[in-house]
Amino acid sequence: MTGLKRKIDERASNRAEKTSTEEPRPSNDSNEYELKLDMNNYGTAACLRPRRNTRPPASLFAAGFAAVLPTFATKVSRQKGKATSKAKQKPVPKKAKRAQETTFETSTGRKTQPEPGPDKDDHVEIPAVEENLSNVPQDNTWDPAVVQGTQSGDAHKSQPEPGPDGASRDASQTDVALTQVGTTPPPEPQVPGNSPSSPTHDGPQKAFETPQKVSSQDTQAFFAPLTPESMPRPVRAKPLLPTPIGASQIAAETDTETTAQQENAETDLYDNSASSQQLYALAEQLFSHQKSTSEKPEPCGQPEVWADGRQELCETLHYYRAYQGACYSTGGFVRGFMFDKVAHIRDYTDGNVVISRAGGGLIKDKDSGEMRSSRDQVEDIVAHNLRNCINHYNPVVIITGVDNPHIPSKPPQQYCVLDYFKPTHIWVEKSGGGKIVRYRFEKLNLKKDSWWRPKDETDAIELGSLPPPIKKACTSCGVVTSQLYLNGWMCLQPDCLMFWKIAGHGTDTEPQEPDEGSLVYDPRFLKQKTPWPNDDHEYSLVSNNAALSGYSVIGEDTSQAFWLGMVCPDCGRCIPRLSWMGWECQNPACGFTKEPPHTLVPAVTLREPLWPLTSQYTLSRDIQAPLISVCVYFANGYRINQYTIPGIDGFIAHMIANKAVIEEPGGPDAMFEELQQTDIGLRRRSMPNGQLKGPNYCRHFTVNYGMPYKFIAATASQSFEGAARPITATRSRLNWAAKLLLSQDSNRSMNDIEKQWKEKEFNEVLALGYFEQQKINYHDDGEFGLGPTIATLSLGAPGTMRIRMKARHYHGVSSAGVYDDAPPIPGCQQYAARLALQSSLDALKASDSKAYNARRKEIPKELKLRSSGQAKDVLNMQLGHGDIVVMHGADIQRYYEHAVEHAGKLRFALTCRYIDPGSLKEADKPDYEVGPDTEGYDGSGLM
Ligand SMILES: O=C(O)CCC(=O)C(=O)O
Repeated sequence: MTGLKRKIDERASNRAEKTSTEEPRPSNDSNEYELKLDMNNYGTAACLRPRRNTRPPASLFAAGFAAVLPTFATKVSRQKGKATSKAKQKPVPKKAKRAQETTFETSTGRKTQPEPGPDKDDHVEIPAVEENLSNVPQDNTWDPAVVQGTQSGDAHKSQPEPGPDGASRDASQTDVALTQVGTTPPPEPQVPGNSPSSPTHDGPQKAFETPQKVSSQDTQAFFAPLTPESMPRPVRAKPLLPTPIGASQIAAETDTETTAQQENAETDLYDNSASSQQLYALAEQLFSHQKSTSEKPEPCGQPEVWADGRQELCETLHYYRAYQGACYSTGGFVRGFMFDKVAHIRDYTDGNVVISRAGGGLIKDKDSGEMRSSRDQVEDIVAHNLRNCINHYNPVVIITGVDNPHIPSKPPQQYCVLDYFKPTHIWVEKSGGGKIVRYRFEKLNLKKDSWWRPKDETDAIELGSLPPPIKKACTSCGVVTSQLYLNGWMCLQPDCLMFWKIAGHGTDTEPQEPDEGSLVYDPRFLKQKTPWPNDDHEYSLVSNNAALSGYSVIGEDTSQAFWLGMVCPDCGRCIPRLSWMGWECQNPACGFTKEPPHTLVPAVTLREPLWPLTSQYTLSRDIQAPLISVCVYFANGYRINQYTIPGIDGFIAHMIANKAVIEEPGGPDAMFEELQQTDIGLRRRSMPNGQLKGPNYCRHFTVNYGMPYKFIAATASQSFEGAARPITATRSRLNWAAKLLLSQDSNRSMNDIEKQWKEKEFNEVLALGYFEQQKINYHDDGEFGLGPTIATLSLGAPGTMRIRMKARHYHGVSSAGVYDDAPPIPGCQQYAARLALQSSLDALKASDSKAYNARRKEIPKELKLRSSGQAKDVLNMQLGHGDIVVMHGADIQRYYEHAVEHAGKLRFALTCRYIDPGSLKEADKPDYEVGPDTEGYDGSGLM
């Protein structure tokens, strides 16, 4: 070994400033997560077969694109013409169609499809959740544990309702009493860019629908003060009539009543007249399908897109990436809603209309069992984003969960996509004493059948077939509002004195809040039609994540879109990408697989133009906190940054490779390319999933060789015998690297270390494969039975390894508020105070367990310790291609945790450990022998 040893035992001045906002994955010492790998499908996939790079010159790109566009336009329209996709039970084979295309067999006999080319019409940018304006954490967007829907956010004051013709309104300007404007045409969507202006009075928060044009004649009516004389008659809930009547009948009747309606709509509503009864009867008819799940009829069709779990849904669909909550918003727009079990009693869904409550804040009423709001809701970021959709004519996609009580038929799958809907109204109501925000949606394309309509039934009332809803201006706030309920008109401005009150009829009755149980939707409100310029347009419900350009673009098939899910073209299920090789539909009744061809990422493309690689020792780009000391030395082509952490017995070493190391025959360059040309069995493994429905897969691909890693099912590990060369070569290289570092650290000779090491040399290699944007979150490698030394070889795109103290050691207190009695180490909160009480606490533990437990509850208060938040990173190591990280010492894993992410299209990390065979459960023991490292790498090629 050539060893220029230059010890710089100095405290670095650089402070690790980058603070992660990531939610931690639980560390192993909290026993909160256990990783399991389903490797049953191993060994069946074909190799990632490199494709000749046939990328044409840039100038040809445009021409090529244009040339293929017509082809793909045809293809898409064919796909879209498909009325329904097949559900779980019966996938319709598309063999005939696929046979016309160039189907070919992989070496393992699995069918793959040729890649579609660019489809400009159908192109949808994968939205970065980071764009989300709401309460979604900024850099955790793809982590199921972290990503949240934008169900609730900061209260967002909405834009106020404009006055008529843009004029401001003042309640004192006129004395005209309550005037209904029920003959106003259906609400006109706002012209994009023409946002509502504000009334001048201190007024009402706008809480209702799209701005409407109101004639100046009507204007006068807005400002009437409420007088007893002007109040309508008292409200009585009307019983629903048993005999439903047809929509056409009521439409015809009410058409002739238009003038009378203008005069005095209340007369019709409160008289026991034929039209009033008919409206109630229609309402009853509309609500006859709002039954509980078990009674629901079969739907008339099948969803085009469906999923069995939340992660497969969110990883596949560009319009729904909310792992929690009902709403997915990005870039200031709502893209999708999911309505499932938690629903409000006045929610409503039929074939064309959905009315829902904004998410969050519901609790179950003890007496009625109904979901009621626990707090006042105000218009939040979701409502704001929904208004943007209205203003820009952006439809949103609605998805139903199987437990949605209001869907009129039985959804055939856990999550089924309904269709694109226009948000039409946003308003505030009262429920259970609190305010709730409500939305109304209309289906965009009425020409398309609604698969969720009950079988053998037609829609009771067509959209727009009834007269428009009655509209009135509030005499108190002046805002024009539609009548929602047959019970009577109410002002829906949450700040108005008259909010949610039905005006009494006669002189002596005060306006009063309605009895919630008696509220009956006005069919004219429910079934109104809101015209949009893009009505009947057909937007795709299928995301095109898995569409290659048709050229051999380096890194295209390992880009983010390629590890997201795809919609199965045979059965419509969202398929997560679980295998490194491609997609396999999880529907047991569907055999669809797709293996996109891989364009080799040549190792030379990893060279960084602004960081030239030389045969000199590479410069360092690591950053450590002042707490951490570094010792630098140089050996065998590596710069070795060895970090020591105070209070920790052990070290972390970063071996930074130079050109000679990387290009060594059989070395990192060769390994990187070989790993792309060999199927080593990488798969995403499932983790405990908390509250997610369906499995929760980690965000990288992994496979284990040698001794089974405790956190992986025994069957998942493979023998070194017959393993791909990079696996066994890594084991040998890392055995050498660990010995080199131990010899340097202990000032003992390599020979000396060799004898000791051989007994417990690395007997396991865990290979991790990362596509673009994949990463491993904070975790430790401190499981029971692991040796104290862990080494990782990094290949491919540059990574960043971040090290931080675990929260429970940093704060010294568990999430339950109990003091953690592990000895404190420098850098933790209240280090000196905690150190001072350690010996008395230890003594108490030994003498009086009751007093000891009581003391552990006291200490956090005494020392003002809090359990929230994470420690800052203390070390950031920039892992280049060919670099090695060695962590030595059990304390590092006990007190610290690490996370790695990378900036590129493809990275591998091969980690070696010693796993004590005696620590394995009988069921986890391998049925093959884990032999010794016979390759004997000794770094001599780099002397
Ligand atoms: O370098 C990497 O990607 C991290 C590997 C790792 O942390 C592990 O295998 O535990």
